[in-house]
Amino acid sequence: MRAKVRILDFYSGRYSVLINEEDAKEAKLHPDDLVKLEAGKKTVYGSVVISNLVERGEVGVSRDVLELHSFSEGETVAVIPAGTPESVRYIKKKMNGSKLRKVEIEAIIRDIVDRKLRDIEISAFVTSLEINGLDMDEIAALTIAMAETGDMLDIDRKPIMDVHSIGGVPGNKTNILVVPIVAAAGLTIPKTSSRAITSAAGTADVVEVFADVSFSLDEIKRIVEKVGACLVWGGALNLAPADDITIKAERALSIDPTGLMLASIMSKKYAMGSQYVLIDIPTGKGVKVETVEQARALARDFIELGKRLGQYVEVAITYGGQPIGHTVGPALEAREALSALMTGKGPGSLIEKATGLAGILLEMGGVAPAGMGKKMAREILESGKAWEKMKEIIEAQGGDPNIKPEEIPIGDKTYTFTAPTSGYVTAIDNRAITAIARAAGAPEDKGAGLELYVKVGEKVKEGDPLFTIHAEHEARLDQAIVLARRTEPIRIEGMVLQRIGNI
Ligand SMILES: O=P(O)(O)OC[C@H]1O[C@H](OP(=O)(O)O)[C@H](O)[C@@H]1O
Ligand SMILES: O=c1cc[nH]c(=O)[nH]1
Repeated sequence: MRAKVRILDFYSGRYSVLINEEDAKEAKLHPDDLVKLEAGKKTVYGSVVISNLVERGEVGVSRDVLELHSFSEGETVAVIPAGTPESVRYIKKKMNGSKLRKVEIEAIIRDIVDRKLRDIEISAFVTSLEINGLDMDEIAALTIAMAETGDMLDIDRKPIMDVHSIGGVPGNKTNILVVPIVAAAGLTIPKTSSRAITSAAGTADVVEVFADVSFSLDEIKRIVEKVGACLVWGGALNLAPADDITIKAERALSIDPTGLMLASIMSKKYAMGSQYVLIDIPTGKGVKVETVEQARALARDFIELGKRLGQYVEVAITYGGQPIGHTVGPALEAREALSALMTGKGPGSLIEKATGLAGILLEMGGVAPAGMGKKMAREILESGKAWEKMKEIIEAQGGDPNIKPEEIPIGDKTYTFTAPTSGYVTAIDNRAITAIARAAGAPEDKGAGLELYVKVGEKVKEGDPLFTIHAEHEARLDQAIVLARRTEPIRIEGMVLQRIGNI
């Protein structure tokens, strides 16, 4: 049917197309059916909302649809039932545990990018990957499809380095230190990050506290050619556009299927033109990879996938058994990261991991002799060169280079938990820490999160502070306190673990 466009001022997080009840009856359209709007050669897919907010012969479009194509009020378009996309059949094939062919994977990714697949089908796809997985052929096809449906960056400063963590460990602000250290050594490192997937703050969420992270590819090209680095959000770019759509489904389910994670990460690295990529696999209890054996297998997958993409990949298996540093949550982590860059000092876990990863990149990039990278990275950090470079990056990304970490606002609704007995910290539960920080409002509330005062192995006396919850709203703080009481994220045990009576 043909209809006149009515622009309606609402965002629905979906591509909503309003159809008048009578028109819908005639066209046999039902709520959530897929329709395509054809205006000239442009085709946009949306899902039907039946409503008499629009008259007969009109079609209402939400603001989301306008992001896909700037329809003008009153424009005549063809509204055509689109039926079920072909790629839904391939999703069902994966549900049944079959191997997908390259063309089938390409069809799924193209339909995700063209918004022909709705949340329902995308969640089904992500879930089927979680359950049935992907082999290396499928992962390579998925990676290239994800990268090639988006734009690719062409930076002519070579060699191009990159670093990416598979994430999963709370407080993982490491790469905010790694990037300026590596760039200060004269290497080029165009870092893209996703927002939180399973954690309480993704690197993009943290950097956004003190600089913009949403840029176009041209802007990134300018930033990187000017300062040699960037710390931006991959989702804002049209880099591997399917990535941020599937990450939304992963976040909702708090899962990160291995095959999709490999493709998500490497598609972004491929799209940035990165030639030397270091992958960080935090390993330990309560993170995505629990054993070194699993980490080594995943490392081999990353290296193999890199080979197929023409990228040289190395992998660092890092300690992920407890949070990195002392802070969890966007603003708290921003404070800690910037203060470590400014002073060259900070929590051992953060400094050790950052100089370790940066050191490997300096060796991969040929600016440090084998085995000397970490020492060089530490010198760059302690000399203040990394901070100088970070200020350039912050300024280039629209932030204030004279920022003072302690002035970054954090949640002022706080509650501190203390040690119930004297003894030793025997475990810190990563998943509980993340859940408490998210209950407190992170990452949406930038100031929400946790400050940790102890690490595994440290001795505490009864009444010593263990951690403080920060929130921006009382209600959130209360929820986080209840969860903290129930989960007891920090376990204290005396040397006498148990007394078995003379029963
Ligand atoms: O921990 P979760 O949220 O599961 O994983 C997502 C995080 O891991 C990666 O970190 P980085 O950008 O390499 O520092 C992503 O970019 C994102 O920040
Ligand atoms: O960027 C990332 C990081 C972890 N997992 C993903 O899927 N993407």
